[in-house]
Amino acid sequence: MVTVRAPATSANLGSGFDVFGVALNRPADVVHVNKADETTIDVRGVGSQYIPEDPEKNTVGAVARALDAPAHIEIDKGVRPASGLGSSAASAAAAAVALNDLYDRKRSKKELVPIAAKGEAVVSGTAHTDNVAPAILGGFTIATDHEITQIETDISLVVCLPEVVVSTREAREVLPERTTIDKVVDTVGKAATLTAGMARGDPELVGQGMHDTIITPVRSDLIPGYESVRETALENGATGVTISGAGPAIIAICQEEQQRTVANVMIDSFADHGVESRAYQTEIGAGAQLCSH
Ligand SMILES: Nc1ncnc2c1ncn2[C@@H]1O[C@H](COP(=O)(O)OP(=O)(O)O)[C@@H](O)[C@H]1O
Ligand SMILES: N[C@@H](CCOP(=O)(O)O)C(=O)O
Repeated sequence: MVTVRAPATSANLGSGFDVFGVALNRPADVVHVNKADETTIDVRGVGSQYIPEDPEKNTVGAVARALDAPAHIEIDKGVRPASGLGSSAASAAAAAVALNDLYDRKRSKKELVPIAAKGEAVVSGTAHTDNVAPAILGGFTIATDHEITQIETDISLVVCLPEVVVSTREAREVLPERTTIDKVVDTVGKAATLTAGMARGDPELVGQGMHDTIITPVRSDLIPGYESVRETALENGATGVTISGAGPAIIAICQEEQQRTVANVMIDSFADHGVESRAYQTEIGAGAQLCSH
């Protein structure tokens, strides 16, 4: 049996829609694989009642097919589905690394990214790599059609996850079909600023680069209390706040000493809107880790 742990991820980071992503130190999925004549799947843990065990509908089934690696796959879910924390990607990433080892396919971690993205296509309709790239490689990643750039960085953050469900597929259906040159110029500037901040380990620059005028305004309507939660986090020490992935989680960049305050005010602000939530005080972390084989 091979066991792999893969982290939750936060994609987009405002200005980097479908390109930027960071691995979080926690939560995470753990996947166990054993060779079998055909792929079967067992899912347990958070939200497992909402996750299909049909290999045609679970992200790990697509990964097993892509690697020609039939297996019995057990998924211990630590990342809630429909959270905006790369739940589907965490399983796909862990399965890709685990099956690559189990069958000795000798793929590099970068080569496993598009394979894991085939799992994302099963659940959202698009093989976007901005979650599976950091889930496999760790750190901050810039994923384009031609290259994946990974930057190790030490940035503290808070992710606040409300008891609200937003599926990535639905959140992709509300995307605007066109935008303006001014918004493109603004987004390029913010994305460059965020990337410089990640390279320097500068939370102020990262925060400045998270503001987005194209995607976030249409998706924030799917998250009750979003504007209030964002404003109160900024007023209490966060340097930047935006939707995590397709939501409903909200990510706030802050100095480590302000994490507790930022987490508490975000929870309180959601509560003011009648929404229960929980907050992870964490930091950008490592990618998928082989636990045993
Ligand atoms: N292994 C898996 N883990 C989590 N969700 C999965 C998995 N396989 C399929 N799904 C489906 O994917 C959806 C969750 O994915 P998504 O909407 O992208 O959430 P997230 O934003 O957390 O990634 C759910 O509808 C779930 O049924
Ligand atoms: N770029 C994607 C990212 C989805 O992230 P998830 O954590 O919500 O799956 C998008 O915004 O659609």
